[in-house]
Amino acid sequence: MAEAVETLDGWYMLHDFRQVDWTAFKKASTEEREQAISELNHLMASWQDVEGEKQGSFGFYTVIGHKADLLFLNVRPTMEELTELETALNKTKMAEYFTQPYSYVSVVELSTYMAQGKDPETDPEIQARLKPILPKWNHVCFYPMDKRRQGDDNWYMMSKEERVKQMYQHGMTGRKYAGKVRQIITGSQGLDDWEWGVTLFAHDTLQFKKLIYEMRFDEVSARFADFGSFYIGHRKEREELERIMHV
Ligand code: VOV
Repeated sequence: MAEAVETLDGWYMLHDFRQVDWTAFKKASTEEREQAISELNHLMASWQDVEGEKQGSFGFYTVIGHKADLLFLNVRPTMEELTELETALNKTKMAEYFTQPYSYVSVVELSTYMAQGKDPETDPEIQARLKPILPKWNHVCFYPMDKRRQGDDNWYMMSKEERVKQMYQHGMTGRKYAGKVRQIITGSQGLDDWEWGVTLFAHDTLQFKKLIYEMRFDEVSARFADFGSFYIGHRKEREELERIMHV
């Protein structure tokens, strides 16, 4: 009989994608634009303060392609905090020029397939992974995914031993990218439309392609993974907001 593997769950994560209505923003007066930028800047500064106090984390990215222009990535101990900060963003002047083409809600998850008998409550490495400070690496890649439930390719009907074997192989492929790609896996069963969110960080965007391509050949991805849309962003400092929004 298949059995669920225990998960360790940490901080919650909101991927908040926004698109800018440049036409409307260009029509705004200089004062209105300055006010909108300064207000958003203050809000982002408050999110950075939360990271400084180790009560969450924040990343700001510009997004390439038609799917979005900006990504506000926030991590917090509770989902309520994420709802509140999303509302705070919606109330800003800048939000009058934003639409929200996509968002994703999930919680940082470590599965215990590779459990090493450590106490998750006290082990500093596990605690740091459950309550992550987002890496200050140049690029981010986000996509949601499911594990397939179709005919013979049903992840949820497989024995735990077989799943451990496949996850081990997955981990070995991932480890080849140490120093090049960092991953935060978030669980979203019951929280959003897919089962997991995959958030990757890299210094070089090409490493996303290399890792994801290589993983496609691991049985767990080849047989069992279904993917949603992919989003690629570039990390920006808060101080760059003015330049990014300059019209
Ligand atoms: C940077 C690379 C990297 C590394 C080192 C890595 C390692 C590991 C380990 C050791 C473990 C298991 C323990 C844990 O920590 O949970 C996982 C777990 C997981 N992964 Fe992973 N993964 C990576 C990267 C990585 C990628 C690129 C993907 C997307 C798959 C693809 O084909 O596009 C992915 C997915 C997942 C998922 C969905 C889970 C949870 C599966 C479940 O059924 O519970 N992952 N992952």
